[in-house]
Amino acid sequence: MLTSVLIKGRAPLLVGRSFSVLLKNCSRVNCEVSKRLYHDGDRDQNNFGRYQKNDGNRRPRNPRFNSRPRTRSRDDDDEVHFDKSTFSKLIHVPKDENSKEVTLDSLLEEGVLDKELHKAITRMEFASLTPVQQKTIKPILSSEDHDVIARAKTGTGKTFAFLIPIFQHLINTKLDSQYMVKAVIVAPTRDLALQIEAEVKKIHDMNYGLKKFGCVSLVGGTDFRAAMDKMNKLRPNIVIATPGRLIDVLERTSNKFFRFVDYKVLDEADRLLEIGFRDDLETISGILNEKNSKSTDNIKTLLFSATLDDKVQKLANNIMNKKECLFLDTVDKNEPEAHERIDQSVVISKKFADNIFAAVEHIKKQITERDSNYKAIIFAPTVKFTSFLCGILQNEFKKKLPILEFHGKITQNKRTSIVKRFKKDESGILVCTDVGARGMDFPNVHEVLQVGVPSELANYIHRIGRTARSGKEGASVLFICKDELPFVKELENVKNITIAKQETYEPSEEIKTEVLEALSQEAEDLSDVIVSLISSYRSCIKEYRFSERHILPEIASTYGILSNDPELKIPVSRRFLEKLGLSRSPIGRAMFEIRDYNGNKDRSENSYDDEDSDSSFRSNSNYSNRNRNRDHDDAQYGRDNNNRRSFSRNNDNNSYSKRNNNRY
Ligand SMILES: Nc1ncnc2c1ncn2[C@@H]1O[C@H](COP(=O)(O)OP(=O)(O)OP(=O)(O)O)[C@@H](O)[C@H]1O
Repeated sequence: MLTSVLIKGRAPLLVGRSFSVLLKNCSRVNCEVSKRLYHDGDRDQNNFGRYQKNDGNRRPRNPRFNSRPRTRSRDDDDEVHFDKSTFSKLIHVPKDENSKEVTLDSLLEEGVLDKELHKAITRMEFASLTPVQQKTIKPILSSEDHDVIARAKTGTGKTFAFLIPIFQHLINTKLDSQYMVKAVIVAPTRDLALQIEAEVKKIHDMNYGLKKFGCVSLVGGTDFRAAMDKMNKLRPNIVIATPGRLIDVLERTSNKFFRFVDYKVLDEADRLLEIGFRDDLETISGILNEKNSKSTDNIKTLLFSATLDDKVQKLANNIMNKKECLFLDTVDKNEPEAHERIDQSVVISKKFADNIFAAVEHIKKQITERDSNYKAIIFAPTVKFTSFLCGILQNEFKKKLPILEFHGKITQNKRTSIVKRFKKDESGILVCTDVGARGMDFPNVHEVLQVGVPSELANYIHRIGRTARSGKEGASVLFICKDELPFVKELENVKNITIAKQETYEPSEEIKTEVLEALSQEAEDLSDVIVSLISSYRSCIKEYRFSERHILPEIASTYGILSNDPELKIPVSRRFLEKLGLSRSPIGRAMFEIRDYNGNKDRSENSYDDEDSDSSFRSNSNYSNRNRNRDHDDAQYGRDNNNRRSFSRNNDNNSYSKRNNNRY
């Protein structure tokens, strides 16, 4: 659904429905539910809430799937949850520098590891097991009745820390239920799920004898029937999945494949336990428990992430089965969770637009100094802005380096080939949203750059963690404007992270001219890009303690600066602004300029009326900024690119907005 917006001397523009949605709800900022601004483009993230409070459109949560008694309670987010009343006993096992080193050989000698598995991992030629691997392998396998939470810094081998014990378990139980799934691993993005599958295949390749323990990935954006054919043909012991697709498969085939599950793993557990995913995870857990042939509390749950604290136990309470839970920590209580080998810095500009100039100038310098031998990831706040930034960087640098665009609006096939390529390439720049922030293991990334703030505080740690992995060095640069400084303060206050290197930046006329010439977008697209940013920043005002009246006009001013007319505001019609409730707001006036209609009046007004008549939206007071942002990107996306439009259809995006409206 499109809405008209007027621009000086031009026919009315059509902008995405979330443009109006965004502004119409200017006063409603729900940080907690709206902070995730990237999306994976499928049910994995779009269909959450299916088992929440039934408002007539949603499917009710199926209480059959909850194996433990639940008490009904109301949480901070005004959602109805059915919470398990008891908590498991949390047993902390803190970081211990003096503990005896655990090696593959010692695990073999103790009889913890089978010789075939020992052989496979030894062939990978790691100098030693990483701290998290040393700490988790044995306790996960021990017969004691406990779940496990494990925290370790980014890039320190958490994937093998759960895959090694899973393989060992499969070896230990190889004669039982041979053709059944025994371990289910859940990841928040498709790319991460596929990456974990590739890690399983590495173990297979190191010892063909282990290939009998088959693995299938079930992720959105891929052919469902092909995946089911694979399930039937391979009869895997390990399934790696994103939540939405896993629920689809469980609903149809839980009896056939999933009655013998002993382990479920949540990689990036804190992300999977946020609102949006948590209900799906509870559904998955409920189905797996109910179908389990041994008992409804047979399944051991393993939670892994670089950013975890005791709160995760509360969030995971409904999916943990055991009476005890080991919290295996490799990070000291007061130690920052960010990896200490990352050389962090922040570049502070006066204007948000200067962040772009600063990043371009920085990259230019790096490419020159490193003679194009430069591998970097640059994060941006929204899909639209990511595409926009990628266009600028391509125009500037594509003759020197490959510049790759990566976000949830790109088809899965293309995403997979981009990931493959960027893993292999020695140099290049990956321009991405937070869809690439967690878990992705791209070797030898020199730097992580961030233009603007991430979608949630923890993602700062995950974003910068794409460098300095596997024992390597790395650097990160955060480009922010002065109005974004409260974010840095929050990093200090909440995450105990102090960015020691801080410098101020002012762009030269030369770099400004250069970047403006490199702008690949039409002015009308630019307004969409900036509106997506406004939406994104509105959604995290509370979390990052931004000043609304400063940050939003500051972001909006980017429109004029990039249009080479700093006075130029984002043009909208009076009626449009009134409908948004912003015509008398100083913030509205600071950001937008009312223009007269100039042709195509009927069409634009109809578009607008259509939008306003979206009663399902109006009636939903909990509709989140995050969704508004997504809708914006989605609506834009539909008309920006024909190829992508067909992708939207393939992914059932017709019902997408409706699902979003129904979500909260
Ligand atoms: N014992 C080891 N020694 C050296 N490298 C290892 C070891 N185990 C795993 N690795 C490698 O370290 C890299 C990072 O591993 P992995 O992706 O599992 O990290 P992670 O801790 O899960 O990171 P993130 O928090 O970002 O998800 C991978 O390339 C992996 O092959």
